[in-house]
Amino acid sequence: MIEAVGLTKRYGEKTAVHDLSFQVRPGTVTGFLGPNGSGKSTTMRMILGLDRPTAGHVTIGGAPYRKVPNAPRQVGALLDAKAVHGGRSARNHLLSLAQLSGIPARRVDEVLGVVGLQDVARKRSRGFSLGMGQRLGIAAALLGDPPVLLFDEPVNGLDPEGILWVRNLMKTLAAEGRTVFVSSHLMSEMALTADHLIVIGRGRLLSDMSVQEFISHNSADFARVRTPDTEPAQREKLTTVLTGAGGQVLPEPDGGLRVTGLPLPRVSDLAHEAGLRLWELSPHQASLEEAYMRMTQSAVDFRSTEDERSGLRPEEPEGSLPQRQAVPTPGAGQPGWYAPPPAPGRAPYGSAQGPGPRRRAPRSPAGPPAPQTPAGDPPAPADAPDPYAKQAAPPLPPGPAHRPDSEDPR
Ligand SMILES: Nc1ncnc2c1ncn2[C@@H]1O[C@H](COP(=O)(O)OP(=O)(O)OP(=O)(O)O)[C@@H](O)[C@H]1O
Repeated sequence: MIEAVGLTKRYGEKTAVHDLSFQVRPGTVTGFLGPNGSGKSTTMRMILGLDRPTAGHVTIGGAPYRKVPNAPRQVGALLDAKAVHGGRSARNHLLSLAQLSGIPARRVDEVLGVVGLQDVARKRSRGFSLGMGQRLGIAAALLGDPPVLLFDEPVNGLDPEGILWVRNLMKTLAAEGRTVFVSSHLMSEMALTADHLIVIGRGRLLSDMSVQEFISHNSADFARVRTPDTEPAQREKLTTVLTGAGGQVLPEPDGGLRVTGLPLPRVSDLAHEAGLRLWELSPHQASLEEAYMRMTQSAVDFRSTEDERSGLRPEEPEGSLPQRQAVPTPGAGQPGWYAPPPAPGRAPYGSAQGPGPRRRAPRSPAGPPAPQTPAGDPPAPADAPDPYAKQAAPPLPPGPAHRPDSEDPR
């Protein structure tokens, strides 16, 4: 198990990670979600002893990484797939890592097969595509057959087949009882891969719960209702009626209205009583992606500036508010009908203001994949190279054979 307690990292004025406490348990895939710059890599680096916390601590199996006995066999990590000597072949890269940790050469060939790089094993990694580099990084993480695995954005650069393969690999590793901690900025990907989610924004913990809980907490129901397009006054009247009855109303781009806080039959009755005709009244559920964006929107470091040039922005529907306004969430967290995450960039009627674009502090390159000596810190005590105990490779799903023809001309 990985346990962080009050974990904090400051770089000068910048607080990259703020008072983070969480546990990552064995036997499950734990997704580590957050927008760009939210502190995921910094947290992973601290877990791996590559960065020293300013405050708090983090342990793996009860000990800080640098005190974990035989760490390369206990903890595998993919932090930066590009942290590879480009002049070395994939096989030689893995062989050198294996030799440092007393892992036999045959394990190198096993993991090359697992990640589907066996056909390009003797090619120099300099010519590898992003996806091939990710596979090589994953092979390095698996090398010591460790019970604890960390992957920082492992699906970056992978094609759909590769993404599916990584997803299944993570699940298989967790099903074998391993602790699997995988970062991503994609909610949609984590919803399919992870059992548990830890969400951070600006270095702070925003959510720590199972995927099931996250779905039931955040996928609120709402109704879509539409009056005849030919009669805009009806839309305005319906908005007034629904708001007056305690509903929250958001304009939709197609001229419809998104209604929360009122059950479907009540919306129908209110429209009928007001003498309004409806062209549509339908039940919906907000997507997880929307919920995640709403949760993290005030913690996003990088946001596009608006481009006001005519023709580059779609017309706002009549009656809607300008984009990028604050999105309060009335009733959020209550059971039943409550405000769902508004469509990104939209706000309920009556709300105002919003965060502007923000700048990011310069960052240093991420660290190399474990097993490696922590960068910038005193080296960890050398692990005694003990005999490689396992005779058989772990029963991992086979990686799809890689097609070298379009990837590496050598
Ligand atoms: N060595 C450093 N010096 C100064 N600031 C840093 C350093 N490393 C990270 N930061 C800052 O800390 C914040 C968190 O960065 P981090 O790389 O951990 O985020 P992240 O969630 O992994 O982002 P991404 O998804 O873009 O990789 C950022 O604002 C970043 O600029």
